[in-house]
Amino acid sequence: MAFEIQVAKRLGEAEIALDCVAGDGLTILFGPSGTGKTSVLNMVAGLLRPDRGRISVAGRVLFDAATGVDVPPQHRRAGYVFQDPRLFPHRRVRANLLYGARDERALPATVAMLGIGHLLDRWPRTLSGGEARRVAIGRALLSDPAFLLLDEPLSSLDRPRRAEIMDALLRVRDEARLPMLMVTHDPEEAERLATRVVTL
Ligand SMILES: Nc1ncnc2c1ncn2[C@@H]1O[C@H](COP(=O)(O)OP(=O)(O)OP(=O)(O)O)[C@@H](O)[C@H]1O
Repeated sequence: MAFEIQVAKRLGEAEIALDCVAGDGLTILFGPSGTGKTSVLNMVAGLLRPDRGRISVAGRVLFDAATGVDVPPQHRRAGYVFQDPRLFPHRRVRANLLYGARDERALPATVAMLGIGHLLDRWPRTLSGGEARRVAIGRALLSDPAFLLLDEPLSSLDRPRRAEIMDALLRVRDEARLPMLMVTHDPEEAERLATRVVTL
């Protein structure tokens, strides 16, 4: 199974709980604001420790409260695309993409898949929201991740930009063949992209 996630976590007043199993492809974590979708991504990434439970991705146990397994985030091999692109402002697009890249020879194929070849010499501040998102997705892919986590990669973009990113995500889903766990609260996105929808 790509994702096996059984977690519970109390955060202030909120009790976040998820128990799900999902196969390959793109799994959408769907649900209203405040139900804990971002927190679940953070738990899978190793940035937030569950109170109880177990997380396994692509057959590798990343967290297990019962046996004390808690793989540190830098060893989980997660490609995390945050809600804001978080590009390094003082590095051009090419240097952003290659930051943390395992193999620079993968750059041309990734750039082609995301349609960002014309942006390589630009500074992040000159990019549109959709362009910056695609660069952030490229940077995550180039780190040679075992799986991808995407937090609302389509939020606050206009329709044409959303369509661009959706196409890019579909290509990543079908070409890179990495397990993907993506948060959204938009039913249309979930419908179009998901191999499997998990509702929180
Ligand atoms: N450090 C914290 N202390 C207290 N409560 C927290 C903390 N972090 C998150 N929460 C609460 O936990 C709940 C889940 O937050 P989370 O950001 O994971 O939800 P979400 O489903 O991703 O929401 P959204 O769709 O609005 O981004 C929310 O009710 C939030 O207020």
